[in-house]
Amino acid sequence: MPESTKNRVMEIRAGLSHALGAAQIALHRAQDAAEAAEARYRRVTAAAKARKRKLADARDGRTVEITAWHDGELAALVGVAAAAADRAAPGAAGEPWHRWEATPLDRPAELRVGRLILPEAPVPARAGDDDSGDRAAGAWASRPGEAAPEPRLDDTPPEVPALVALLDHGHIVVEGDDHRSADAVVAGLLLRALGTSVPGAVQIVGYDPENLGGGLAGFAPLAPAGVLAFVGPGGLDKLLDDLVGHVRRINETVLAGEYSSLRELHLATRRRPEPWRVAVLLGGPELSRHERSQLDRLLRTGAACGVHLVIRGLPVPTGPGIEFVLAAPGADARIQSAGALPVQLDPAPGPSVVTATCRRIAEAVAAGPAPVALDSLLPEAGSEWRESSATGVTAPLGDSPQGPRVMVTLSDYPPHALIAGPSGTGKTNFIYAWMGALAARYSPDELAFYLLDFKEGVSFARFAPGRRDPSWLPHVRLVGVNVNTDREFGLALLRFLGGELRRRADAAKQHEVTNLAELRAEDPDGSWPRIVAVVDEFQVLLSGRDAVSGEAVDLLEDLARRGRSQGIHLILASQDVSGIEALWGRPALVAQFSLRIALPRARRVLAETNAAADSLPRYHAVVNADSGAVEANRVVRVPAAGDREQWSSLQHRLWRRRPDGQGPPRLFDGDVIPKLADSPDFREMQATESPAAPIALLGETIDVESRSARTVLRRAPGRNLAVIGTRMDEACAILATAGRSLAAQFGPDGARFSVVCLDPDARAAAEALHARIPGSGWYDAEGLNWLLEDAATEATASWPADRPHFILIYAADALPGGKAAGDQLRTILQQGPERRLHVLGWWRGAALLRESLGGPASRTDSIGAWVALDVHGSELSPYYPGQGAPNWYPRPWRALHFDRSVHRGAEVIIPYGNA
Ligand SMILES: Nc1ncnc2c1ncn2[C@@H]1O[C@H](COP(=O)(O)OP(=O)(O)OP(=O)(O)O)[C@@H](O)[C@H]1O
Repeated sequence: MPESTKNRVMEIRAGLSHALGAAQIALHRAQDAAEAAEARYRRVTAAAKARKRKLADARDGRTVEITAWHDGELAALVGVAAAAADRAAPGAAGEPWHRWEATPLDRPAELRVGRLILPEAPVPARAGDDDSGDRAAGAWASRPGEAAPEPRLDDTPPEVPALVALLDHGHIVVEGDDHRSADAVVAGLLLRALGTSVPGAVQIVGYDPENLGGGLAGFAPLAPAGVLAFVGPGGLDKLLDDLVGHVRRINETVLAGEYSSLRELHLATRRRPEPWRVAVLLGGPELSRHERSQLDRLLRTGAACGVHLVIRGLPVPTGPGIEFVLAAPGADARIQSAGALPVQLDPAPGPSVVTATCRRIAEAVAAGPAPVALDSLLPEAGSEWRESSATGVTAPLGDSPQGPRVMVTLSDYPPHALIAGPSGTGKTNFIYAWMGALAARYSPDELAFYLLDFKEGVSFARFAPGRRDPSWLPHVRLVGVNVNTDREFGLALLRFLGGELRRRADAAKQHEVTNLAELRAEDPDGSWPRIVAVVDEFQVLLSGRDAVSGEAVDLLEDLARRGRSQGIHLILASQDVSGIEALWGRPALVAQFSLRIALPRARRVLAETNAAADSLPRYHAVVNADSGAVEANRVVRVPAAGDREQWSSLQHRLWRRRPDGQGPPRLFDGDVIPKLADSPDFREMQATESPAAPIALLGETIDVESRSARTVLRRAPGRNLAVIGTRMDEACAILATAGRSLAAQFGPDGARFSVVCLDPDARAAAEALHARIPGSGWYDAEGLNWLLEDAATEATASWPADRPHFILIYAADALPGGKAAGDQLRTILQQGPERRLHVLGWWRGAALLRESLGGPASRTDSIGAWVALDVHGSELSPYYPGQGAPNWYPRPWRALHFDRSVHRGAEVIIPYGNA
């Protein structure tokens, strides 16, 4: 083989071996790469698996978390909804029946009819429960991860009540065939509406033509109190008309364009002047066109005026403010406002709860509203006495049910007031409240009160100082209490006011003015307060056809007519229709009393057709400044002024501000026996050498000023005094008064006093007088002849005595000594006074006195003055010259005094007590 071939083979071999080596290297590399790739593949696969696992775990964890959060949210929402429902329907509006009780709220609430059936809400687990513990705790949080609230300790989820809005909101229509559930809804709604409002604030009227009210039978206890009324089967038409009428009236007069609804009015003023009127319409025949349109009107406009309908069995279209309740058993019930959520309706309230609640409401309504305090009528403390009475006196008397205060004025018009109210309806309280409101506004320089109460009792005595309270109302100048038998005191007041009227009229004439306002302007320094004279039970003064009532009516008429322009105002009050009737016969007089005030059930004080007082609630009054015309009625709720504490605090406040030197009012109490020592006339008496006209006081006159009745024993014929009657105590009291007052005017030995006692029963009294008059002589049956003889001589002497001699004889009719003694006494009576010898004797009968004077035909002019006790007027005619018999019906501790030298008619007096 050639070399070259060999070389070539060798080269090829070398080439091949090189190629083989390279291929092997490449193979190894490839194999390495394959291994590395495989390893990577395995790694990646493992990592992917691990990641998948992790993701699945994460997903599962998150799912658990989300589920827990959802459950929590749902449960929380249930809680929130339940709490919101609690707020919307607190107390009696939402409590379930087993623990229900009436709880009046200050504003209307939504009312529960059942409960909403919500999608299953999870049960929150208790702390410490198994693995769901954390989840459950988280479940009540509002967001995952936020702090969880305390878990609830009971495991029932809160119930969410199904609520409907009625009062101040709208109407409710109950639909569905399940009568039982529907009845339960209606009864429940009514009870809740009643139980959430103040008694009387919800009034129900029921129209139940099919069951004749049976559907509302449980509520019957409300009927007597006027809280529930039934309308008969044919009454729907009228009922709807009435309700529409209410809506119209409330719109016009209560809301009056100022508010759009009673609810708004209440929010703005906190007053609720009208009740809610809930009409329950339970089916019936098809509505007439008129009824339909009235019903539609009410559905549209009623709620704003507190007129609400609860309807069953009448077709009602949907509309704003109308809630529909589908009554059905189990979970098939619905309420429209809850959409598709099923509702489980509550059962009906138990009959005992219904009855008991209705009874309590009826009782509360019958008892009337809680009283308002007197303070509500007063200006703020410190701002009293700021008003001027120049043109009149004005004060609030209380709030009207509509809200604003009712102000009442006495002025030129209306000048006088007539108040009527049967006993116990608060007439006296009304007067107190009015006086309090006036007294707080006008100072005593602006206003003066004269008060007279003919009722038994001491109702006005609180204005005068008493044993318990020494203060007085500074405006009060006179208080007469227990004057029911002392009508003369009423007359005295009218006479006094008549005098004041003349004084004012004269002053007005002098200043050439015509009324008080002008007089005050012309005479700014004068004292011209308005005078308000209050006479409670004034009919007592006018009763009887005697001189007292005759004069009283004349005086009243004059005062009523002319008092208006002179600032003298009369307030006459009476509980008795006859009192008002006593005035009715005097139309001119009645016409002056244009301010009329009627308390509940007062009759005849308003105009004949005005029946407003018949339906007045307790503690209310109709105030009418136009003689009782219906249009002028204003109803007022009168505050309680009878409360002593409240009254005292006002009186003390005003009393501390009283003008300097202003003393207490004159208090005339007909039940109190006056004392001589308190008599201003007695206190003023002073001993003088020898008064020419000695005065014998006899008793207290029944008069506005405290005055003593007197007889003057001057040197003149007839100046003797006879006390006539069998009542020893009074007779002795009068003689003692006469003796003590006479003695008070003489110095020692200035006069001679002889005390003669011929009745052993009167001895103690006679001796007491003898002891009180130093130097007086004492005579009884034994020593008397000497005195008579001496005195008869004295009486016939031709010269007048140097000093007077007063012979006080107790039981002068028992004179011993027969005719001689009788003649001597007559001589003394007839001739003594001219020689300053006067007899003050007590005869135990008018006829006995006549005998002492010489028998039936004898003259009586030696008895110039007398005081009669239990002697009838007719027996006194011989001693009552030229005037027939005095009008006198004896009464305890009162006497009739007549002095022919000064009197036109006899006067009633009150003997001073023996003290
Ligand atoms: N507005 C009121 N608020 C609270 N209580 C009142 C009110 N008015 C009257 N009363 C109470 O009613 C009772 C009767 O009142 P008052 O004495 O004023 O009646 P009256 O009509 O004058 O009766 P009478 O003529 O029999 O005395 C009293 O106990 C009084 O406190």
